[in-house]
Amino acid sequence: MSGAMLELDAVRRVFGTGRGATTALDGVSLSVAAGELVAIMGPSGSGKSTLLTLAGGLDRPTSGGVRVGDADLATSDAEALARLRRRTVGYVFQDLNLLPTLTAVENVAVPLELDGASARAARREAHEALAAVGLAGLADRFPDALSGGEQQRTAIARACVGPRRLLLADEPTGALDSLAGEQVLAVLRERADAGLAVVLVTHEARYAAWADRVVFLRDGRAQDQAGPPAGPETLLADSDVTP
Ligand SMILES: Nc1ncnc2c1ncn2[C@@H]1O[C@H](COP(=O)(O)OP(=O)(O)OP(=O)(O)O)[C@@H](O)[C@H]1O
Repeated sequence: MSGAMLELDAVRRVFGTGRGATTALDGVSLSVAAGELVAIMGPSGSGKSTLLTLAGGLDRPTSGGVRVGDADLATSDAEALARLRRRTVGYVFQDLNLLPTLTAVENVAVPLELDGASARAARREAHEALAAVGLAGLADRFPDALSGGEQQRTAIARACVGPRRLLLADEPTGALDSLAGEQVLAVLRERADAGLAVVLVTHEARYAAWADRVVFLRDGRAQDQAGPPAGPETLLADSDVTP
């Protein structure tokens, strides 16, 4: 697909060798355009986190291609990969996203300052990013004075600042109740609508329902579903996850 922000082409990732080898991904192809929110679902061990780490340049495939924008990750050197992770790709995980000794706005400013922005410019942009996730009034709070959902929205703001174009979220709602989880999904949806390519790993069909598309992984292979998910029953029928 032309104009894809993320493109995986027949990606295989095998951990270990010989009889102890595990094939985590077995020929997965996936294309995510700017403005698109794609959910990745599948049973435990089906390769979801492996897919995200490859997409973010944190790991390399055993074979197959990974492209992020114009960058071919297979041929990028360590410095180019580091630059990609600093500028182009943002990550949000289930927890441990924020530095506890920094306020929300300081946390969001970190990647901008690491990338050479002045403290003043970084702070201004961090305030805008927090406002975009509905947290303008909480900028000066430390993480332990924020709810779990507010912490995750702060983490999303940090993952989106600067010139980032691809947002990778690995179970960002895992530790949240359903209301806070829905708010996190609303923010991810907005970020996609604002032009980012967003890949979300989730076990929960109700969160996948925010996506444009759901890709279901099983034993390292992808089943691509066209269009938005038909409903939780359809997704869970072929899965061993509990809702
Ligand atoms: N560094 C590693 N070394 C060896 N095997 C690994 C490594 N990382 C992942 N695996 C294996 O690859 C397979 C896919 O793992 P992965 O973490 O991608 O699954 P997942 O779908 O994210 O699972 P979960 O939903 O439980 O987080 C599993 O069998 C796992 O044990």
